[in-house]
This record gives sequence, C-alpha cells and structure tokens, in this order.
Amino acid sequence: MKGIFVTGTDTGVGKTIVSCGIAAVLKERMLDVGVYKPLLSGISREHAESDTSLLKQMSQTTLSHEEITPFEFAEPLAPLVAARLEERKMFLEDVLAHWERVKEKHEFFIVEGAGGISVPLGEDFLVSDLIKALQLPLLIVSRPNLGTINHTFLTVQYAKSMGLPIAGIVINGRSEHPDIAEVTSPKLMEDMCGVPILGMLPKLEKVTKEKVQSMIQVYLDMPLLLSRLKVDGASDQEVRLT
Ligand SMILES: Nc1ncnc2c1ncn2[C@@H]1O[C@H](COP(=O)(O)OP(=O)(O)OP(=O)(O)O)[C@@H](O)[C@H]1O
Ligand SMILES: C[C@H](N)[C@H](N)CCCCCC(=O)O
Ligand SMILES: [Mg+2]
Repeated sequence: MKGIFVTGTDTGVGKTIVSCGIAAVLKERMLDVGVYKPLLSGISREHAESDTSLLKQMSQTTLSHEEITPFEFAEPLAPLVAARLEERKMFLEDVLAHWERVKEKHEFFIVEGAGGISVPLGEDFLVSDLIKALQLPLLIVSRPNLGTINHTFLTVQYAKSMGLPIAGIVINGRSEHPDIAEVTSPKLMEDMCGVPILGMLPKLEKVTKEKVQSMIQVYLDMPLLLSRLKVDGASDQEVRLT
C-alpha cells in the first residue's frame, strides 16, 4: 500500500478539497484509490457535506463511511477536546488497529488529519504522531495570502524535526487578482522550506465535483507529485504502482 497524508497549515485551508481532487484524478487514471479520515468532529460522517462523504464520493471507494471515519465527535473542535467533552478517551492504538483492517483494501490511500499538523487527536497523539505511525509522505496545503510564509515554514520545520518526509506544498485558493503578497510568497516559501510547491490552485467561484477535479488536473503538477511519492504515473494515462 502506498499513499499520501494531506495536512495543512491550519483548519479550513482546503485539505479536503485538495484530497478530493487528487482522488478523483487518480481514480480516473485507473488507480485503485481509497480515502481515510479517521477522526471527524463537528459533523456526522453520513452528512452529505462531511469530509467523509466528500472523500468517499470523489474517490468512488467502496469503503463505508464507518471504514473511512471510525471516530466521530459532535463538537467542531480538535478531536481530543471534542472527545473529552463526550467523556471519551482516544488513543493512537485505537486508530492504528482500525487502519490495519482498512489499509489493504486499496492500493493507494489518501489520508486526511484534522486541522494542522500539531492538532491533538487523542490522549497520546497529535496529527504528526499519526503521520509518523502511518509512514506516509506529507502533502502540505497552505493559504495563499499574507501570513502564509510563517505558517508554512513552521509546518515544514516541525515535520522535518519529526523526521516526516514531505512530498510537497500546495497553495490553495489564490484570488483571480493576486496581491503582491500572493505573488511574491511562493518562491520565497520554496527557498526557505526546501520543498517544492506542486501547485497553486485558484479560488473557485463554485465548488463542484467537476471543477475540483479539473482544478487539480490543470494546476497541480501530478507527475511531480507521483514521482515524489515514487509512484509510476508520469504519463497522463494510467497510473501504476511499482
Ligand atoms: N480552491 C477553492 N476554491 C473555493 N473554495 C474552496 C477552495 N478550497 C477550499 N474551499 C472551501 O473552503 C472551505 C474549507 O475547505 P476544506 O473543507 O477543504 O478545508 P480543510 O482544510 O479540509 O478543513 P478541516 O480542517 O475542517 O478538515 C470549504 O467550504 C471548501 O469548499
Ligand atoms: C472542526 C474543524 N473543522 C476541524 N476538523 C478541527 C480543527 C481543530 C483545530 C484546533 C486548533 O488548531 O486550534
Ligand atoms: Mg477537511
């Protein structure tokens, strides 16, 4: 099993949208792709707008909502906090035990955490601990606007300090008329972080399945992403796992 862990510099930066678009593009290229969003807070996994449902729909996985998201919490908070409000205790081994049952059901998995890389998921683990345990390379989703240099650099440095391999950065939600900060930040971020920017995705006027998929097709350097994941898919036809 190969895959990627999609994290971000914050909550709401577009991890789910980016994951959905990548899943749909890979599925179209005949890759057997699954999705995993183990902890969800603030919305029911069956809700049509939940990360779980969006990821399921775009990847066309046959995994159930429960297989994609074994743990859900009512309040829209860091999962650790949301779980404690329900007097529940989550541990890393709970997630890993579930992952063992799911991970062989697809050849390639796109995994999404919750919020940014150091969000506490359970009593004994942060998002970064889950990434380390799953041994998947990271894709970091960043905002395009002023402030993103600092957030992105901190995320990259923290990932490196944990020994987590980083496939690349994706800047999501660029405005049609980017200001001077949006124009100048990407190159500097790449230089400071020593990690390639794999795409700069526009802010869509309307978020639909088709538009998200075509946004990834047009603006994400999929051959570079796949080569950094060591997946054989440089052609724009079929993607093969080697
Ligand atoms: N490129 C884009 N163009 C337009 N809207 C976008 C774009 N990317 C994300 N959005 C919207 O921004 C909101 C947040 O995106 P998304 O849910 O993907 O963030 P997230 O990082 O997964 O958040 P969370 O931490 O809650 O999982 C959503 O309403 C989504 O539709
Ligand atoms: C509920 C929300 N949409 C996310 N899934 C959880 C974000 C937790 C962020 C915690 C924090 O960094 O302060
Ligand atoms: Mg999300």
